[in-house]
Parts: sequence; C-alpha cells; structure tokens
Amino acid sequence: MVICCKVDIKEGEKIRRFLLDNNLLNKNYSLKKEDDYLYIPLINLNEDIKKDINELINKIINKIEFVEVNDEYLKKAKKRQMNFRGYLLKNFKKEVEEGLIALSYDVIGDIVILQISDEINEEMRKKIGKTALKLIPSIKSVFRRKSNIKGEFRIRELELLAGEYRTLTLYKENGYKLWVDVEKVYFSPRLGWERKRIMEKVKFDDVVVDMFCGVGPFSIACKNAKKIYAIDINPNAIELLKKNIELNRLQNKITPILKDVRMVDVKGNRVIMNLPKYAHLFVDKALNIVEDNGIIHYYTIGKDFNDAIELFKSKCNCEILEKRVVKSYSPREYVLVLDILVKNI
Ligand SMILES: C[S@@+](CC[C@H](N)C(=O)[O-])C[C@H]1O[C@@H](n2cnc3c(N)ncnc32)[C@H](O)[C@@H]1O
Repeated sequence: MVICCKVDIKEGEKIRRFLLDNNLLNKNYSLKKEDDYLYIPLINLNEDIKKDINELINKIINKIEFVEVNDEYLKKAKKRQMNFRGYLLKNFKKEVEEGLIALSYDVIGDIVILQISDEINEEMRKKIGKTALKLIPSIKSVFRRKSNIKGEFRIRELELLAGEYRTLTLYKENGYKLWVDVEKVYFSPRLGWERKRIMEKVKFDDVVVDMFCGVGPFSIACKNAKKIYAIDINPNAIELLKKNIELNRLQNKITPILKDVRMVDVKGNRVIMNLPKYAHLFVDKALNIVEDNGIIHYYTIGKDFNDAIELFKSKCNCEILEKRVVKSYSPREYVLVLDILVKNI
C-alpha cells in the first residue's frame, strides 16, 4: 500500500510542487487522476509528519485527505534509466581513468562505435556492447574500434560487440543525409560542426574542389555553390557518394570523380583538403587547382599552426584568413584547419 495525498485536481500541480520541494513525493510511483481528484504518492509518513504536512498544506488549500492506495493502482513510474556514460563510470571507473575505455563514442545513424582497448577481455567487451545497445537510444549495432585509421582509404577495422552485423547506415546532419558504410569508408560525425562552418562560407558562384571527398559530406555541405568536383580514390566511397548525390538531389551540381587527385585536372576557387595526416604531401596539387584569390581549407595534424603556415608561405603569396582546432587527435596533437587565401603562386 502507498500513502497518497488526495487533492482536488485543480490544486494538484501546486501540491505536487510543494511535496517535491519538501522531499515528500514518492518518485517510485506515478500520479493518478480519477474523476476530479489527483492521487499524489508520498514517501512513508508517520502520524506526526502527516499532521505537519496537513498544517502546511492547509495553508495552500483548504482540504487535504490522506488515503492508502494499493500500489498496483498507481502505475510504477519508470525508473530513470542510467545513460551509457554513467554506466561506464559506475562500473569501469579505473579502466576509464587508465584510458582503456573511452567515455566518448561515435553514433553514425543507428550504429555506435565505442573505444575499448584490446586489453579488456572479449567477454567484457561484449557485455559493454550489449549495455550500449540497451542504453544508447535508436541503436541497432555496436562496434568497437579495432585498429587506428590506416591506409590510403583512411579506414579502420571494427569488431562487432552487439546487435546486427550491418555496417551501412543513413546519417543526418546540417539538413542533409548521407549513406555511410562505417567499415568501407572514412567518416567522422565529429566533423559535423566543421562542415557547417564551411557550408556557411560557400558563395553561390563558387566552384568547389573537394580533393578527398569520401562519401561526400563536405561536397554536399557546399550545395549552395555553382559547381562541386568531388574526388576520391576509394571506389566504395565514390559509390556511396553517387547515392548521396541522388539522395540530396544534387545531380546538377556535384561531379563524382574516382581517381587519385594527382591525376585529376580541374580548377576551382574553393579547395577542400580533408586528408589531415597526409595533406602536406598534396599542397603543390592544391596550388595547381586553386585559382588566384581562391581559398584552400587545409586540414592537418599538429600541436600548433606554425608548420602549416610556414609550408604555405614558402610556396605562395597567401594570407591566413582563419585558423582553428577542429578536434583532438592524440594527447598532444590536434586536427587543425587553416583557411588560406591564395593571392598568387
Ligand atoms: C580523411 S578521409 C576524408 C573523407 C571526407 N572528406 C570526410 O570528411 O568524410 C580522406 C579521403 O581521402 C581519400 N584519398 C586518399 N588519398 C587520395 C588520393 N591520392 N586521391 C584522392 N583521394 C584520396 C581516401 O580514400 C579518404 O576517403
């Protein structure tokens, strides 16, 4: 049995608030409406407390009645679910502090990718995966990063921890949609804000060259431009890019090109170089693509901007319009972006 305060429904919210503020509300049960009355569950009260409440509540309303109600009558309030980070902190605090399990994870469509070290045994990894499946909303598959990003295609190995083995998913950001295969192409949802920043800079008469386009998130973010050349060497990325062009109805603007960018002959006034680890090797090609007074969005890895600035200053007459840290890369390094106005070469 649960003790409830039975009050006129019109006074219900006022009394509920009062009981909540005084820690008298029993949060394990829901409130129940019946006819013109509201039954508000209370924590266990002895007769003295009941008398005190009565006096207090009588100052707010004239009549209050305490009734005992069968607890099945009051629907049990849903226990507030712990979130996944809370679960990790509660059960794996030491491993989190030692860097074996990361609190951050990537959600790409209905797929989540966790960061759990090989040092955590397989049984435990799968247990964490199953919990992620329960606690992270709208998720169908849980993977963990099994390797770093590697190779020319900049992809990583994944290990399925829970849910279905499916790596293709639909991702939404900044008002556009993208098919992404988390196993076959590079994709980072952590660049969503950066893509928005570029999106806001694009002008209607821009010709964009996205030198390392992947499935096309930057190219599609530039959809207000006049023309976009989207280049990548990974056939899976270009296949998905083609689907993404259709999905976002950009057939008239984006030209997909499956080639090594060094073999592509195009020109543009806005060049995107999103290959942070190796972009420095492609600066000459970018300078060959960019028109005078065009802009290069140069992504690189470093602890500061100095090397990148020196590299460009040594090769052309340019001005750094903007520079910012995009995300962390390793404990002491960041992914950096510089917007470089190339006046002439
Ligand atoms: C870091 S990913 C970026 C992908 C995409 N811009 C994004 O934000 O999701 C770099 C991409 O460059 C492609 N790539 C690497 N070397 C290339 C080259 N020489 N020519 C064209 N694309 C290349 C890889 O296949 C990969 O898809």
